[in-house]
Amino acid sequence: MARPYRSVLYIPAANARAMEKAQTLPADAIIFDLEDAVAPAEKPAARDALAAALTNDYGARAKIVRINGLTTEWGRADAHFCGALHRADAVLIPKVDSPADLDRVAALVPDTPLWAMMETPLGMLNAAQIAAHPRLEGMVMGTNDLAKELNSRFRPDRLPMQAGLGLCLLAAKAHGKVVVDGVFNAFKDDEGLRAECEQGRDMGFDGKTLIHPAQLAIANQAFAPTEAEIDLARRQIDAFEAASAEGKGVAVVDGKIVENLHVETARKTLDRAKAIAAMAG
Ligand SMILES: CC(C)(COP(=O)(O)OP(=O)(O)OC[C@H]1O[C@@H](n2cnc3c(N)ncnc32)[C@H](O)[C@@H]1OP(=O)(O)O)[C@@H](O)C(=O)NCCC(=O)NCCSC(=O)C[C@H](O)C(=O)O
Ligand SMILES: [Mg+2]
Repeated sequence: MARPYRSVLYIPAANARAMEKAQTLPADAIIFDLEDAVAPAEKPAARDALAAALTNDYGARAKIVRINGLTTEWGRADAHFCGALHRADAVLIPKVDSPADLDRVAALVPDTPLWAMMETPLGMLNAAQIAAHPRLEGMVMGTNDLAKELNSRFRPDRLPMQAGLGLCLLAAKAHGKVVVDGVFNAFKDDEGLRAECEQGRDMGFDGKTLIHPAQLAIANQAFAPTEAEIDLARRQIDAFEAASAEGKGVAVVDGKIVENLHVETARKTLDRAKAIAAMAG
């Protein structure tokens, strides 16, 4: 049963109160951020606060630590910190341009799975090779940095992002990796967030990165199968099994054909619903 990543909440590692609060928040995963959410002067203290926070009980929530890039003055210390601590489920590397960026962190953090921030034009062009890296488990879209690099404008339909989102999505799916959509900055705009979550779900993302607890419920709902989808999945499986017993390769449900590929999707929907129920405990 694959772990769900509907809601992946960033928390600045300098914010001890927020890291404590996250133990009870309904997030599928937490990104403890040592990178952009932490001011330069606070970086060493944030690492210490994170070491303390990682002794907390986060239950089934995945614990992902975003380090600073190795080209910065903090990156190597962050990587050594993760390598020595062994308390994170994954290390998230920012601004990954190519698989070589993963190799460099892999050498410093030998035992922890790696995730990649996909947020540079080179990263988009090398997405397939990055996704193929044997240590990589997940990709996170960094749509703020990508917009900055592209000099693109923010639009509700995210048209300027579509090429990058699509390339990373294809790369992740081709190599069986988790892929999570970028953040929605206007954290008080529920309708805007809901629309962007729906778009990400329609595209095939596993979930959305978030910046505020108020965004969790919307993402959890958008990226979970609906009751109607679960009901349809059950009926498709039943109908196909009945058809198969009669030696047929095709069933019909609600006026639409059901073949073995649809049954595979239906089974994944049910597995996903089960995994989400298990998260809720
Ligand atoms: C955006 C914020 C600065 C807002 O903070 P604040 O004004 O303190 O919010 P509230 O007063 O509404 O907070 C209410 C309570 O919720 C807790 N809280 C707030 N944010 C979080 C959080 N992210 N996780 C857990 N808990 C949180 C507060 O502590 C309050 O709790 P209580 O004391 O019980 O009342 C702030 O939300 C924030 O800093 N968000 C995260 C910003 C961040 O991490 N940014 C970096 C990631 S985005 C990025 O870099 C994407 C990518 O790289 C790209 O390029 O796109
Ligand atoms: Mg970024």
